[in-house]
Amino acid sequence: MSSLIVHGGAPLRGRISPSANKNAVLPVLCATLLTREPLRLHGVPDITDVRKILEIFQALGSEVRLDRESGTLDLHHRNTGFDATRHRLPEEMRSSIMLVPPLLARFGVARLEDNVKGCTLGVREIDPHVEVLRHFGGSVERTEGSLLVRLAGSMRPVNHWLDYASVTTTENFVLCAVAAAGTSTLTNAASEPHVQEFCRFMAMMGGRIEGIGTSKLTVHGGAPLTGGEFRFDEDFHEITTFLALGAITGGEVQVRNSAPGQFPLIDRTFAKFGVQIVHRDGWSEARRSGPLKVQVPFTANVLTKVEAAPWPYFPVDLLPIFIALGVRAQGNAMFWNKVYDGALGWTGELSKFGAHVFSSDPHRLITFGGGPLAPAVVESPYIIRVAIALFMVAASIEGRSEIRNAAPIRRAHPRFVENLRSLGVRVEWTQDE
Ligand SMILES: CC(=O)N[C@H]1[C@@H](OP(=O)(O)OP(=O)(O)OC[C@H]2O[C@@H](n3ccc(=O)[nH]c3=O)[C@H](O)[C@@H]2O)O[C@H](CO)[C@@H](O)[C@@H]1O
Ligand SMILES: C=C(OP(=O)(O)O)C(=O)O
Repeated sequence: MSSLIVHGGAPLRGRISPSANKNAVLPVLCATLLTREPLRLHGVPDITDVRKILEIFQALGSEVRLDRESGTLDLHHRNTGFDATRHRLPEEMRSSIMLVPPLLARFGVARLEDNVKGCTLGVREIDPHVEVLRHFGGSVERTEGSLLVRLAGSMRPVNHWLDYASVTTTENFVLCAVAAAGTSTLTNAASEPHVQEFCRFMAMMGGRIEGIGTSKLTVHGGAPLTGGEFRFDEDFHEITTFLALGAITGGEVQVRNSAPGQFPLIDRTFAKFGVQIVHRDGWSEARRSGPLKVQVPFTANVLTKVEAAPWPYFPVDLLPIFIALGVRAQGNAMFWNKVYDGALGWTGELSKFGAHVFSSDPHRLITFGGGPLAPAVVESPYIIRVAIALFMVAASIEGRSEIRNAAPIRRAHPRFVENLRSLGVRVEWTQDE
């Protein structure tokens, strides 16, 4: 188990250049299997999920060359083969599920391990994926510990309406639709910035997609996909994380941000805790005058609330980051996770710091913030953003704290500790037995 040891209490100061968004990079990597031509990707982060995907590509015989320093990745899937009895898709990461359509389109078969659940946020449904795969002509059967998916012939175009705007199901739909000759449509599509970025990559490879960024996607499929070059955008999760770290420690952190247009709701959410975000000349900064304080609503008898749901709502993966601000801010706030039913179980750990939180049901949490907190040893579940939230609270408290099982951070944030040190944090990884 890897733990983070932090000596907190110092305000963070400095500048951060954010990395790419794991949830854009991973579907893009999966999509590369659809072309036999060479590809060059820029800004690929050195994170554990990326390593796992590149390892499977190498096992399949693809040519993979990553310069970890610059983040330039050369990929060529020309001598690639897949054997469903031998090859295992990476486990403990949700994105493996997006390897299925390219494997189906190329080899007519894919095997999906049961443990592709990713963060332990509650149920991670696979039925919407199964529906999409079947709709496009695949057959799905349960085998010991995995699902075996087969495709006889080619994918056929479909019109599909999702039960809910699922990120990876939308991406899987697009992966199937570009391979299916003809026009397919998806209603109730997800539109997160990473979904949009993934669609732009598909367009770069020659996929014809209309409606990117909306809840209805139209894909004209069947044309062969080409190679090419693509540069990843900055990760809005990482930008928000470092802005929040600046705010919670009362420091001055500037984060490069080329897409402030994605931030109005995130900015308003910061403002609910007394933090102003200033975007200027390609950089963003969190400012606060005085202590963190929950804004009091004009409506009588309601709590200030943060409601997380599919984009363009407040992004659900950022909720823990703002719960950390909530426990430090004077006043009471409600956090409402409208997506996952098991994503708030960790919040009991906050009481080890002396924080007062109340979970009113599996989806809602109230913070009674602003009280004195003490350093603590806490344990993170297998949830990337929760390890970060616990770290944020620890970094804001004077003294030595330990975040046990913080390794999930490495799934999404390269050089996390190095970045923190550059901002003046005393922090290190430990490797326990
Ligand atoms: C690799 C990747 O991109 N992972 C992200 C992706 O996961 P993923 O694509 O797995 O998440 P989904 O969008 O499918 O939603 C996750 C779960 O939430 C529930 N649900 C979701 C929306 C809804 O309107 N109703 C509903 O019930 C379902 O149980 C579903 O299984 O999107 C999630 C939601 O933004 C993020 O947390 C994950 O970081
Ligand atoms: C929940 C996340 O990822 P995954 O879906 O891969 O578990 C996340 O990125 O916060």
